Amino acid sequence: MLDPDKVEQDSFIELLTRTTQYHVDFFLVGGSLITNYAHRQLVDAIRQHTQTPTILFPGNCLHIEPGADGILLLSLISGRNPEFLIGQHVIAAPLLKNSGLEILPTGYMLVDSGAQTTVSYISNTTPLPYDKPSVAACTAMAGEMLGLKLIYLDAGSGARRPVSPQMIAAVRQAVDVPILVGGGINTIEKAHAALQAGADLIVVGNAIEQDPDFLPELAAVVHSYNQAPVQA
Ligand SMILES: CC(C)=CCC/C(C)=C/CC/C(C)=C/CC/C(C)=C/COP(=O)(O)OP(=O)(O)O
Ligand SMILES: O=P(O)(O)OC[C@@H](O)CO
Ligand SMILES: [Mg+2]
Repeated sequence: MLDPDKVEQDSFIELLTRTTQYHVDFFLVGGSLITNYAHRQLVDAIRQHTQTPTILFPGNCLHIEPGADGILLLSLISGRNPEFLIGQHVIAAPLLKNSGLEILPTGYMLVDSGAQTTVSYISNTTPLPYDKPSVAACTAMAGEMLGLKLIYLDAGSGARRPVSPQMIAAVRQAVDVPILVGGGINTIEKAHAALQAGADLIVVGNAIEQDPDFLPELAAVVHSYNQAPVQA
């Protein structure tokens, strides 16, 4: 995950260039609260330095950049704030329809991580309880039955503890759609645990920003899960 507020730093371009050597499937671009609206610059920089698809990860309808490849059209189904369930979507609909962006309808589920995150504060919603996998499973099930094509379990950027493997496994059992998991994945062990429990994609932001050397280690873990199983 890349933060548009950081695009002007030299280290950022260096990081982008490094990603081409490793296994990065997508860049998610966004934030709950953006201060410099550099989405366009960021998307251009990604195109200039890599061939990796760019998917918008918007906090609201001001964060739409038609130059990206696609957008996670998040509906915040863990919360009960109509603005983030459907309100922003109504405002954005005509713009999105003509944008040429691939629309990825996503059931976005915030999970409690022990401290309030920017996204729960900004969205004015209560995250799912950390230790209630069955609540998460039913929420994901409802999202899938409503037609959402992806489920995103997010402990929030910089979360103290990531979504538990128990919750990921319960959601994996409950739905067939791909599951994204993010927030607080800052060690190889946590990446393994999420993938082992059934995450199809892991989203990592802070850990790579803080230590770009984490990228090759992480890439190796993801790659090991993407290998075809050995035939008996
Ligand atoms: C209809 C459109 C275009 C958008 C809908 C947008 C919705 C429903 C958003 C859900 C709520 C929300 C505020 C999501 C933002 C998620 C996100 C990009 C989080 C990234 O982390 P930050 O919260 O920015 O963390 P930091 O404080 O660490 O920067
Ligand atoms: O920055 P981190 O903690 O890796 O979180 C990434 C993303 O899941 C936040 O929405
Ligand atoms: Mg942010």
